[in-house]
Amino acid sequence: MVVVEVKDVKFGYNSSEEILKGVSFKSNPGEITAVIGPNGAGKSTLLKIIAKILKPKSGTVLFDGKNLSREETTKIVSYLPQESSIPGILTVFEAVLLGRLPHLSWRVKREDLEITKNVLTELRLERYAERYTNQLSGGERQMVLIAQALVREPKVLLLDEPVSNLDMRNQLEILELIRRFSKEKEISTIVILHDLNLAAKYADKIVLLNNGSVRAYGGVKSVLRPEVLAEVYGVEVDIISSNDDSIRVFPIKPLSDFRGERIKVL
Ligand SMILES: Nc1ncnc2c1ncn2[C@@H]1O[C@H](COP(=O)(O)OP(=O)(O)OP(=O)(O)O)[C@@H](O)[C@H]1O
Repeated sequence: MVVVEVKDVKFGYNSSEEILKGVSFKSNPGEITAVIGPNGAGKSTLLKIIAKILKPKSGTVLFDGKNLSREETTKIVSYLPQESSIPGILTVFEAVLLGRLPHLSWRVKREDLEITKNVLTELRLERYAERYTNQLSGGERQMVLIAQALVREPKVLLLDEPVSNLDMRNQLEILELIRRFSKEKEISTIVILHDLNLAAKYADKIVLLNNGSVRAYGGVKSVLRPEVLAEVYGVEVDIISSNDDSIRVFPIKPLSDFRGERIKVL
């Protein structure tokens, strides 16, 4: 069980621009923390800092109160970047087994094979086990990457838009599985999602990032409010309560007086 604490993290890719302007939040074991926000808000940058791929200008990321080195972090963290690839020369089974790398010694143990088999079964990938990964669709390859992240049995799971190229059923199945894994194995999971309804359904906490700052952080209903989403995304939304006590976000129209950050179209 590892608590992740992001404390006042500031970062810029160059000295003149600040991409993250003092980001703080906490992710608890067994919980899913969704990071949401417009394009370019700094979500992927933040995840790379938590994974210790990038070094913050100031502030810290603590794992159970400790400032771990990159090497120590790799042992407990599984990080799935936005654009990942797998060598096509591996079969699905081999690629997923490779996810066990931090646990593997000079030989593969029975336990490594068992865990790999179990995860393949859970993700209904066993039918592809012998197939080469370059013979899969984009969505199937994404499932293999998620399987790789899970077989590591991490204490902290960092996922950058893990379901954005999956179909509706696979999106739900994967997020259900991630939720179950997180709860059963008490993993602190931080996941970037663009789909606010998936965030509403699966997150325990939401961090809403806007222009490098945390605009709102807390439970789903406290973050996903129409006035907050209008301010950050420049979109009028309806928030509907559903029978299962969760909420749904319905976009209505873009607001004409929106002055927020935009991707510049040349
Ligand atoms: N390697 C880099 N060098 C310079 N600037 C970068 C680099 N990577 C990202 N940026 C800039 O940093 C800002 C934040 O990017 P980041 O990828 O963290 O945003 P994001 O919230 O994940 O966006 P999206 O939702 O579009 O994936 C953007 O303005 C982007 O152009």
